[in-house]
Amino acid sequence: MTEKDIAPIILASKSPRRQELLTLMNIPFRIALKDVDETYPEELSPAQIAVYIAEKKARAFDESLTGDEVVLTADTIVCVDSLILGKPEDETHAFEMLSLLSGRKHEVYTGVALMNKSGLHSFYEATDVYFRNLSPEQIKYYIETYKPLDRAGSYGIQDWIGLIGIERITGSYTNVVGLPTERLYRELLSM
Ligand SMILES: Cc1cn([C@H]2C[C@H](O)[C@@H](COP(=O)(O)OP(=O)(O)OP(=O)(O)O)O2)c(=O)[nH]c1=O
Repeated sequence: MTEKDIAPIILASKSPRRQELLTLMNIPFRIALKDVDETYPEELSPAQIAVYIAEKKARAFDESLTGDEVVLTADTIVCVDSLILGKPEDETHAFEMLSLLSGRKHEVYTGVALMNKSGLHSFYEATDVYFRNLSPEQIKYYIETYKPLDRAGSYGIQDWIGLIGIERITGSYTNVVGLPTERLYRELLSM
């Protein structure tokens, strides 16, 4: 099977990383954006939160789908000690998040929703990420230089901090960047 077997994709994401990953997958797509409230019920598990928000982003397109088009949405969250980290509010918050992640393991969940006229199909991937000890100076330098305020957990594994600060990961790398590409490819082919 090839990309020819994949339905036309509408990527409903403003994330440059998701756009870039889909481009690298050689899957044609167009972008459409809608504002979505990203709140979620307290009782959900981390994996359920990522899927819940991804589905909410997809459902915003309920009325506007035509033909065999598929809307693709995703949501990435970071979880440490059952604490959910989304995007930081400001640089102080980013400093707190990275200090919390320093020297330990955390999990990254990306929920993905695929919606066409026949319904909604969603899934998630989880990746364990191990940060080595980061000094307060390194964290400060990273935040001031790279301004990671649009990233869940206040870091990009693809940035400087990922290159010098991450010892290892277990699971999908692209899942941490924002889209679990290998799983996504399989799911799109099976639709
Ligand atoms: C952990 C991590 C997250 N991220 C990014 C991926 C997502 O863009 C962002 C998490 O926020 P999301 O709410 O998942 O996505 P978004 O608001 O950027 O885009 P949209 O809702 O329009 O699809 O953090 C990285 O780029 N690298 C990383 O290592």
